[in-house]
Amino acid sequence: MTLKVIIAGPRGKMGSEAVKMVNEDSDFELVACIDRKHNERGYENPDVQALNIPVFAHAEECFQNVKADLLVDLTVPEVGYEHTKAALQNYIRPVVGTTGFTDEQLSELISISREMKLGGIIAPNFAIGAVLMMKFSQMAAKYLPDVDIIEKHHDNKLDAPSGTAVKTAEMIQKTREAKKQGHPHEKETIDGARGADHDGMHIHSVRLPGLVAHQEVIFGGPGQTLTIKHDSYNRKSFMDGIRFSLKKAMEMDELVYGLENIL
Ligand SMILES: NC(=O)C1=CN([C@@H]2O[C@H](COP(=O)(O)OP(=O)(O)OC[C@H]3O[C@@H](n4cnc5c(N)ncnc54)[C@H](OP(=O)(O)O)[C@@H]3O)[C@@H](O)[C@H]2O)C=CC1
Ligand SMILES: O=C(O)C1=N[C@H](C(=O)O)C[C@H](O)C1
Repeated sequence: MTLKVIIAGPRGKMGSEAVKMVNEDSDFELVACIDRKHNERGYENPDVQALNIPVFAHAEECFQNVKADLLVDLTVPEVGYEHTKAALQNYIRPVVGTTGFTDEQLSELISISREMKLGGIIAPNFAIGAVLMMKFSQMAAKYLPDVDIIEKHHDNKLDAPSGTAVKTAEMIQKTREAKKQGHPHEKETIDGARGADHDGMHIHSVRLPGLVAHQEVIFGGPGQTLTIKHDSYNRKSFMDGIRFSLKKAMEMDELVYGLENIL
């Protein structure tokens, strides 16, 4: 039986790659897309155009008119949250790559999924290597609690720090003894010089053309440093994780936050 999939954000960098991945896998059927700028006279993504499937400007209209098993959301946080909530309320399992959800939004979505007994995932990073980077960092922080996270992305990224950096810090927090790093009397002579403070560790966000998605987690100890680094050179790097999650979500009965929870 093929799994019927809806993709939100099909013209985007991630969305267009996800359209290709879903089309190439015979376990999936792309049945509709959600795109706020859909124009009845034509559609810009040739892969979607070739399928002749409906494209809706509004999620609710899509979910009411199309029978689907799964939603892939690759949009922006405000809209991604609304799409995820509406999907669950319409018995559609969400696989969400969109980053920037608040803790309150995550909790609310997870509790709706539990009420509805529907599986799904919200993952700040679907690249397997990035998940390993986070897990290795979580292990290292137990022994080396002084840590800075440096994430580097393309300059079209809206959210900072990245969802991956926040998730890394949250995972590190579980094993790292809480401490404020650096000199107790340090002073920033230019605001932001020390980066964002997350429970005493620092996160630095670099945005430059030419970059895709990269992160280094640097641990410091007496006379030594340890660097754990991951690079995504293109958006294909995220597709195996999305493909895996789409299949796995069908066996689950609640929404999880983070790919590491289902691997
Ligand atoms: N989890 C993961 O592994 C990864 C997650 N991401 C995340 O995925 C998301 C998308 O990234 P990316 O593809 O690079 O971004 P893009 O900007 O290329 O694509 C975003 C898409 O969302 C649409 N969109 C923007 N605003 C709205 C809105 N208000 N309503 C409906 N649609 C909207 C855009 O359409 P329009 O042209 O109309 O603005 C566009 O099609 C980001 O949150 C990013 O952080 C990215 C890479 C990996
Ligand atoms: O916007 C991106 O590009 C990416 N966003 C995700 C994040 O915020 O962590 C995942 C990856 O880093 C690429």
